[in-house]
Amino acid sequence: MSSVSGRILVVDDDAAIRTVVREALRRAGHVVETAGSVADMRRSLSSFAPDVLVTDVMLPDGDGLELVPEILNRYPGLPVIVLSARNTLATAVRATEQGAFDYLPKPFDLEELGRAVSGALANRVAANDEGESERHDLPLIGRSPAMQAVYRTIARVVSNDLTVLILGESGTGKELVARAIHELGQRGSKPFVPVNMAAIPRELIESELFGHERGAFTGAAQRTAGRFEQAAGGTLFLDEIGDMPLEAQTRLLRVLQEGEFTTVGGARHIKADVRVIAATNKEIERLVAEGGFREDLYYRLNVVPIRLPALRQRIEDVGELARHFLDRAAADGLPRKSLDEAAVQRLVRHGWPGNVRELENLMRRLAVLVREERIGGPAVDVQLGSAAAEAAPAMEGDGGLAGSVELHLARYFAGFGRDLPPDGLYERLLAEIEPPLLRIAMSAAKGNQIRAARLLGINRNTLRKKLTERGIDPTAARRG
Ligand SMILES: Nc1ncnc2c1ncn2[C@@H]1O[C@H](COP(=O)(O)OP(=O)(O)OP(=O)(O)O)[C@@H](O)[C@H]1O
Repeated sequence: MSSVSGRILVVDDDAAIRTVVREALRRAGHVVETAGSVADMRRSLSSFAPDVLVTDVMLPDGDGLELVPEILNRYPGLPVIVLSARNTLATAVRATEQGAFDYLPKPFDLEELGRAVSGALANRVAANDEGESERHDLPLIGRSPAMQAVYRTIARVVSNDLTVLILGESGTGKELVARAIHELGQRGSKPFVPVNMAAIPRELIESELFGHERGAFTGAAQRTAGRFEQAAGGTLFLDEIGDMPLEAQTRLLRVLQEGEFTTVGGARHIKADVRVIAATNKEIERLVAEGGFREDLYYRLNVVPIRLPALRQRIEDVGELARHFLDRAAADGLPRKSLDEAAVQRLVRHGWPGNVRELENLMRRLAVLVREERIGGPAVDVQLGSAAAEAAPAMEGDGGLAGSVELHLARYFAGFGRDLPPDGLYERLLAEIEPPLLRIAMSAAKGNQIRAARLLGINRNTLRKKLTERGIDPTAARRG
């Protein structure tokens, strides 16, 4: 981390925050002055002449974010770090649009602020004094810290053409994020062209992407433009990139390096004026290690990675998302419904293996199936019961065991709402898990302790000790 120190002005109406931030920044070697209002901020800007301004949005006599363009007009190049408790994608994007250097959602941690300040000092940028504020509808819902991190990255890539790689389980919103980046950027009025690598026969992928000339292969009756050409000026979204065949990967890499491509069977060079956003729900690093994905292409695509959290990792967003989907269902002509508190609690306890898509489908189903205007807990239980049965196969196979443990843990934590479960979790978990594990292993080995020990991967003496500790009768499995 850079050790540049500088003069920092901290503006917040909360005296406690001012003190804590001031002390932390002083400890890091900076000279700090604080202000509690817009009026004080203006005075300090001229008398103290800071190198970096850190300001809250909601100040007693104005909006810190609205002031950014005016401040940059007077103090071109001054990096402004905006703190906000209004944690939506709209705020993150507006902060960037107004020319803020960085945006930190509240509550922030001091180390993070320290890093932002060092970054601002190390990287003083030319003033960006044009802040247009007209914006499209911003479709991403969720205020959890995990989504805040996503919004901050989105805000940083909308004004450039960097290649973005979106990672996340199925149904976490990868395509929605790709669309948001496209729509918010300069290419927003041009086409957004999604291509799903898993949905196209392997042998047709190259002609699908780059187009083909008449007669390039059997059945190519005329020249056809590929997706790169269709997306000209706009964004090409390469979904399920992990399923792209190696030959097509080689061709894609060349296009990304050279900025132009040739059609299949053609000699003409066509300029590739597109922003590329790729996505995958696979462990792409593992694919690279196993030789299924070119490493050089991976680095080329992974310029800015965005990792989308699974819904169980941002369970606090479930209520807001559920209401959003009910509103959407109503806007689509389905009956208008609301959720009672018990229903929300049930949703929070579910593990959501199908992520946001599963929640969206469930809400549409509830909107249609529940007769009352207000959806209660039992109705959610009934529908989740059948949803859980549908989702079960996804938990099997590779990683299924770890997946279901994570799911149960997520549910357990969610049951405590905003609080944490009591301390000593590790021991309690072992006490919960060990007895059934020992019983199942013993029963699978038909009471043979050597076999059961091997199945568990522990030695026989350890097994015997554990059976005694947990009060399990080693002969029960033989009898049962
Ligand atoms: N944060 C969000 N706010 C609102 N809606 C969302 C959000 N995330 C996802 N959705 C909705 O959930 C559904 C699934 O999202 P999307 O298709 O973008 O997921 P995906 O990760 O691309 O899935 P897959 O990997 O299966 O292609 C869509 O209808 C999308 O609108």
